Amino acid sequence: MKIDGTHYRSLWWNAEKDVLEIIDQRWLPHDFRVVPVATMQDFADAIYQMRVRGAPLIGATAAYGMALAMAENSSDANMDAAWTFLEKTRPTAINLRWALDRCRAALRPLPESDRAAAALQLAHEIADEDVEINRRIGEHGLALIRDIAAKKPAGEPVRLLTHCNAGWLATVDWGTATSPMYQAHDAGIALHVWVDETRPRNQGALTSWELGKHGVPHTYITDNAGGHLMQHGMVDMVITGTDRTTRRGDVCNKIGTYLKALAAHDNGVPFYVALPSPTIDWTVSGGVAEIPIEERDAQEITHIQGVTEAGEIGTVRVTPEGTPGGNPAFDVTPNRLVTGLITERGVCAASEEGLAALFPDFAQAAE
Ligand SMILES: CSC[C@H]1O[C@H](OP(=O)(O)O)[C@H](O)[C@@H]1O
Repeated sequence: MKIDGTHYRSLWWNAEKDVLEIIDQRWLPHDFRVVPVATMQDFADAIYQMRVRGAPLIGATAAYGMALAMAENSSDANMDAAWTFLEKTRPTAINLRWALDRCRAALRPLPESDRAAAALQLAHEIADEDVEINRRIGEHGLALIRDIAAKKPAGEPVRLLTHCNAGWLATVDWGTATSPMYQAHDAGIALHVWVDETRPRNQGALTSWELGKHGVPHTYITDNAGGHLMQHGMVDMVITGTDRTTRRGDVCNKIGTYLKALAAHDNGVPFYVALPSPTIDWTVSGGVAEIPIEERDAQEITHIQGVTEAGEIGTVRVTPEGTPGGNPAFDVTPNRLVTGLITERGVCAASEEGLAALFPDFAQAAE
């Protein structure tokens, strides 16, 4: 999407330097830093430290990591070593394993001499596919927003609530939950987006940064305000992203999503999830029991990063010295709380039948 009139993706290949470059999201929204990802350790650090983050972007990054591995040593052994090294960086977003599996399946049959070029080409394809998938999700989500707008007095904004950042920064471009927002805004539909801060890493600040750069009206709120807003009729639709959705439509997403879904269900507010097909894990059904939830460093919850009045980015401790912290990074929303799944192939019910109807090819392959 555009930053002050200039189009950016969240990562890109610098052909002159023969290296992947990323926006280092650890410093946003206060500082826009582009950095190279030049070694396998750089790739692992970029994913684990959340320099790049968001399920689709993690997958695309891993594909470029496999391309580097093949350029260094295109043997089967190094392919497997790279798969293991990158796959262990973060456990929850299925796109990481999906991308690595796709790369390995495509590269294994090739002569070793062909693998480096093929791996880089495949990484480009995965990145480009993500952009198109998200654009289509936006089109299908736009139709839902347009339906809500049609029932409102002219000019009255459609009021959305979103959790975390499922924006273009969490993907290669467009975002998943934000793609319908951008397309509705560009279509002239009045919007207002309630943006959950999303403790502890405050990805809501990234969403606010994105929406601000695109001119989409929004308000940054505490994670605990959404239920109150819904009780007072101030939310027309909740839309979030996902890091892994099961074959029956259970949705794993940033911690706190489940609580938003409960509040939406209790107040009759539609709760939609933007779901690119690579984020569907066809091998699992019961999300709460089967999806591994990443436990991140306690310091992410005992401390917080921000910018001082002097413009310096710093971190402060918000708890007493030595307070233990608990930091599960995701939770699972059961499909019964999900109104619908917005995929690149259309909107479906959060059910095995709904997903199989849109993706018969994938559902059958997984059997
Ligand atoms: C479009 S997927 C975005 C998804 O990823 C985020 O997690 P993280 O920031 O930890 O990578 C969050 O769950 C978003 O909904």
